[in-house]
Amino acid sequence: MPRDLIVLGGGEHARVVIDAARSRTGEWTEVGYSDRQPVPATEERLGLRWLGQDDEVLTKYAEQALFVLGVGDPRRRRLIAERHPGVRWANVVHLNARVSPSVQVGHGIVVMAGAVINTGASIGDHAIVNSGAIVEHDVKVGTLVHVGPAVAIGGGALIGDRATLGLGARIRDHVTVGSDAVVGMGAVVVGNVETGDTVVGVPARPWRK
Ligand SMILES: CC(=O)SCCNC(=O)CCNC(=O)[C@H](O)C(C)(C)COP(=O)(O)OP(=O)(O)OC[C@H]1O[C@@H](n2cnc3c(N)ncnc32)[C@H](O)[C@@H]1OP(=O)(O)O
Repeated sequence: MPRDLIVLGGGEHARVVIDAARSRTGEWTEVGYSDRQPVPATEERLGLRWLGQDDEVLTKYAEQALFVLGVGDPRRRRLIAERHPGVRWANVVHLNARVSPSVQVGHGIVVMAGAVINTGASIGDHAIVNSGAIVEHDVKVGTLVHVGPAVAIGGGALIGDRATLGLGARIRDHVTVGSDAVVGMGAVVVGNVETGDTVVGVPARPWRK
């Protein structure tokens, strides 16, 4: 029986979330998306209906639908998730992602096409595992983490809450990336990354403007 799905946010990230949901024929009935105003690209390309602003939509459809964050901006993602703790969140996993049955998942996660999440890993609430990313065995991904497209995380690594791993970054097995850290595109992380630090390069080093 398909369940009703509403995407909070209607921009570019939301469109990829919607694609992932649509890959699972029969799992979801799309109700629409919320945003400050209608997003023409989303309506025209995907034919999805604008329902109103986040707060009114969350209230109106609380009993009927499951929700998922379709917002890419990390601060806004956190704000929405923390402001609405009682929401019934959906997990949206693209049909062409490979998620081991032993993976522990929180709520509100999205896993895009081509991602692989191996045995013993865990994925925190509202985390994004983006297209083609590899999360190896026993990795712990915290809440609201963004594992960017084509990132590879080696076995047993810990990724702290709200960390962002940029496009194609490589994270050595068993290292810790601290909460709120940012790993730049293409970085190769060979040791622990401090909480809140930004690192770039090969090997990755703290980045200062
Ligand atoms: C589906 C999707 O598309 S998901 C989108 C995923 N997006 C990403 O992965 C982007 C991740 N972001 C990055 O890697 C960023 O470049 C950051 C966070 C490291 C820095 O961002 P900004 O502060 O905007 O840096 P900015 O682009 O102004 O560049 C500043 C300098 O750093 C350099 N730089 C920027 N990013 C990197 C990087 N990843 N590695 C090495 N050097 C870098 C630039 O060349 C520039 O050098 P210069 O001053 O000598 O010219």
